[in-house]
Amino acid sequence: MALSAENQQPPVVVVMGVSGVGKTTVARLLADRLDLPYAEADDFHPAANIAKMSAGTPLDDRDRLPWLRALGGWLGERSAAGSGGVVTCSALKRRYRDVLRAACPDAFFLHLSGSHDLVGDRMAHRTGHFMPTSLLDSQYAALEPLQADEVGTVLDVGADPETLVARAVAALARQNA
Ligand SMILES: Nc1ncnc2c1ncn2[C@@H]1O[C@H](COP(=O)(O)OP(=O)(O)OP(=O)(O)O)[C@@H](O)[C@H]1O
Ligand SMILES: O=C(O)[C@H](O)[C@@H](O)[C@H](O)[C@H](O)CO
Repeated sequence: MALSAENQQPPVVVVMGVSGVGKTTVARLLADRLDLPYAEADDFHPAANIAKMSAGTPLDDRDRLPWLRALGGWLGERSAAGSGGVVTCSALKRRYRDVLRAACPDAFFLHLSGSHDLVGDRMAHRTGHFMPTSLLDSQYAALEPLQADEVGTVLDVGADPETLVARAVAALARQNA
């Protein structure tokens, strides 16, 4: 594990933000850099949720609750095992993050943030993904930024992925200092 200090638990990181902001890109690189287990939140959605989004309808709180609980389970297991881990999860609202923290109190939230224009442009050029760009408005409407008492940090996705990962590693090191 690259995060040096001995006797320190590897971090459990939730890479959050709106659809298309770069969660998968950054989370994979970060997990690789820190040699941590990785999971993709879309793999935890019930098929009905994927079908709903694919058809252009945003998920609501009820749709997201079982998915958040399943993700919380993954995080809590990684934390209990002491292995650490990195998971992508939009985690748009404070109360969604509360569900994840209830299962894994030491979760660190890495909020990837970018303008609607930038993210919309990246989504428009992405291929082979189920999420329609038309749902981006609803993602920003639901988004509640991290509050002062939430453990985590915000990174602007104007930078390239390698730079973002370096900044994430530095933020985690500061958190553990
Ligand atoms: N920092 C970056 N700079 C430039 N392009 C990026 C960056 N991060 C991601 N991208 C590109 O933007 C697109 C969306 O990225 P990605 O699929 O990782 O986002 P996501 O947040 O995981 O999306 P979703 O939540 O919809 O699965 C991809 O085509 C990816 O290659
Ligand atoms: O909470 C949500 O609305 C969903 O998790 C979405 O964010 C997508 O699944 C993801 O971003 C893939 O495009």
